[in-house]
Amino acid sequence: MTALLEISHVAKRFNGVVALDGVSARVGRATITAVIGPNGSGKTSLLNVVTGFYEADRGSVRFNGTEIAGRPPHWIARLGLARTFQHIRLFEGFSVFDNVHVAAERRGTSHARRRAEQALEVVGLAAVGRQQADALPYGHKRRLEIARALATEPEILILDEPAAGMNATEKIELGELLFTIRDLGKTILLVEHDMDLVMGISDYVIALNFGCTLAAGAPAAVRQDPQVIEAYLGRPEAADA
Ligand SMILES: Nc1ncnc2c1ncn2[C@@H]1O[C@H](COP(=O)(O)OP(=O)(O)OP(=O)(O)O)[C@@H](O)[C@H]1O
Repeated sequence: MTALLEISHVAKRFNGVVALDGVSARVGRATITAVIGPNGSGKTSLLNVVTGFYEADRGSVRFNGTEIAGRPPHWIARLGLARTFQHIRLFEGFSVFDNVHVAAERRGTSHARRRAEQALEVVGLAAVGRQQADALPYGHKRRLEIARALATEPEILILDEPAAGMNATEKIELGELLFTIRDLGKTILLVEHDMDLVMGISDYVIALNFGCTLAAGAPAAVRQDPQVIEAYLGRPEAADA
């Protein structure tokens, strides 16, 4: 079966700095796929190319068979890709519900309220819809971001470091939420530094280094790959990430 997302030979540089050096990867439908790698290895750049925030210098990105490389973010989003960012981007002064409702309306105003309610239900925030977003605990703000993405009814959810700043309990709950979302038939592509989370939830792991794919496969295989261990997992600073 063809992959939902097919990334082929994608390269991107910034004034001589190579961010991506010919990355190829496939993301299967209704899977959780994680992109790992040391700082600066190109993980966020890859998400930015896929979602149209960066234009690749070369290479192709196909979503459901449609070429999306070089298209603007809103065009790509309309096809069914939704993303969250490394840093929380909420409308802090809005209620929890309104944050999601605004996102739901991007898909069209018809049934937007229902889409917003359903998204809040999935992430477990339906009971606090009237609260102001900035009053939420940190882990719930991160969930709210996921709800905003879900409210556009994407086929694929793209998450940039969703566990950043979370405590151990929040990370476990996030893992459970991502399983729930995958089991609803959605595809999840995430960049994440927390190796326990990545290895615990992913169906497939792609390891980058210096903008190249070092290894890709099942979590257990990638974790044992000597090149991955040397480039990333074996480094002392990665151990506390
Ligand atoms: N907009 C940009 N302008 C200039 N250089 C950039 C830009 N975006 C990324 N880069 C460079 O591309 C390389 C890859 O960066 P990227 O943010 O994709 O790595 P990363 O793996 O996501 O890192 P981290 O784990 O620290 O978030 C780095 O050298 C970075 O400085």
